[in-house]
Amino acid sequence: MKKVAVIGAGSWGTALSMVLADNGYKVSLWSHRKEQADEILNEHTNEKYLPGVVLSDRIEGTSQLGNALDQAAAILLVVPAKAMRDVLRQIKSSLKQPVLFIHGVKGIEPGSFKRMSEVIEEEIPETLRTAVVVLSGPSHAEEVSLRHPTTVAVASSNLEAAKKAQDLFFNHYFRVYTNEDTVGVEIGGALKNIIALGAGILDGLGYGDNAKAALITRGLAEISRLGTKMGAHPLTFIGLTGMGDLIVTCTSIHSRNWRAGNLLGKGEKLDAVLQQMGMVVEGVRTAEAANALALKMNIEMPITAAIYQVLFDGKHPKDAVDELMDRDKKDEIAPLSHSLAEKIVREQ
Ligand SMILES: NC(=O)C1=CN([C@@H]2O[C@H](COP(=O)(O)OP(=O)(O)OC[C@H]3O[C@@H](n4cnc5c(N)ncnc54)[C@H](OP(=O)(O)O)[C@@H]3O)[C@@H](O)[C@H]2O)C=CC1
Ligand SMILES: O=C(CO)COP(=O)(O)O
Repeated sequence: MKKVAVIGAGSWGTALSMVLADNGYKVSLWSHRKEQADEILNEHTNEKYLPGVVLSDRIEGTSQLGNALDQAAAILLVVPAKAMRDVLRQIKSSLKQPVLFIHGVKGIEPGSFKRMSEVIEEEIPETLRTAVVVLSGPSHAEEVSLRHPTTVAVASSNLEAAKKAQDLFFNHYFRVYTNEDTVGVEIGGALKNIIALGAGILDGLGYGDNAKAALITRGLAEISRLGTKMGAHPLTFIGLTGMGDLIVTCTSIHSRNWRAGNLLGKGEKLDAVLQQMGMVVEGVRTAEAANALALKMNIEMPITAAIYQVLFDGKHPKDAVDELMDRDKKDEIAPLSHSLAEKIVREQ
C-alpha cells in the first residue's frame, strides 16, 4: 500500500487524509503537537478540527516528521501560510528522496508576499522534489469529511505531475480537474478569503443578497485584474478555484473567513474575533499582502483596500461600504478587457 505524508493536522489536512484513505492509501498525518498526533493514532478522531468524525485506521497520527516522510510517495502540505516556510525547512532536513509536493494552502506568505508554490521552490532543492502541485477549489473540510460531492482543481506547470495528484485524490465524491495555471489557481484561492471576510461583514451589517452578489462579482473582477497582471490565465478566475470558491466561501457558515467577517460587521474588534475563531483565518494576512501587491503593481483593488482599512486602520465597516458605493462612475467590463488584451499581447 502506497503512503502519503500529510503535513498539518487541522480541518483540511484531516479531511484530505480521509479522501486519501478512502482511495486505499496509507496516510501519515503529521501534527506539530504530540497530544493531537496521539489522539489521531489512538482514538481515530481529531475532535478540535473535525468534531464527531471517525477516521480510518489507515490514517496514522505522528508528531515525528521523519516518520511521516519515510517512504512517502507524495507530501501534502496543509499548514497555515505563515507556517509554510518554517515547516519546509524542517522537511528539507529530514527528507531523503525526491518526492511530489502538493499543497492545499490558500494564503500568501506574510512579509515576502510570495505564493506558496514559490516558497516551496525556494526552500526545497530540485534534487528533493519531482514537481509542485496546488490543490484548490470550493471544498469545506466539514462537507468533504461527510463525503458530500465536491470538486477541486490540481494545478501545476508540469501537467504529468498534476495528473498524478488527480489520480491520488479522485474518487466518486471528490472530483478532481487538472489545470496548468498555478498562478491563477493560487491567487484565486488566496484572495477569495478577503472577499469572504467582506461577505461576512455585509451580513453582520444586516445588508442583503444584492450587496453580497455585488461584492462577489466585483471582488472577482479585482482578483482577476491582479492575477492576470501576475501572469495568470483570465479564464481560471471563472472556474472552480475562482468563482467556485468565492461562492462557497462567501455563502457558507462553514467558512472561517465569513464567520470572522460577520463578527467584525457586528462591531467586534479584530483581535477578539481571531481569538474566538481558534482556527486559521487566512484572509486577514492575505488582505495585507494583496493590498501591498496592488499598490506595488498599480492595480485598482478598491474592495481589498476597503477591507484592509477595516481590518488594520480601524475604519467602520459601514463607512467602508458607503465609500465603495460613492466612488466615481465606471464601465463594468472595459478594465477587464484591457487586462485580457494585455495578456494576449504578452503571449504573442
Ligand atoms: N478548512 C477548510 O475547509 C479548508 C482549508 N484550506 C486551507 O488549508 C490551510 C490550512 O487550513 P485548515 O486546516 O483549515 O486550518 P486549521 O486552523 O483547521 O488547522 C491548522 C493546523 O495547522 C497547525 N499549525 C499551526 N501553526 C503551525 C506551525 N507553525 N507548524 C505546524 N503546524 C501548525 C495547527 O496546529 P494547532 O492546533 O497547534 O494550532 C492545525 O493543526 C489554510 O491555508 C486554509 O485556507 C483549503 C481548503 C479548505
Ligand atoms: O477554502 C475554503 C473552502 O473552499 C475554506 O474557507 P475558510 O478558510 O474561510 O473556512
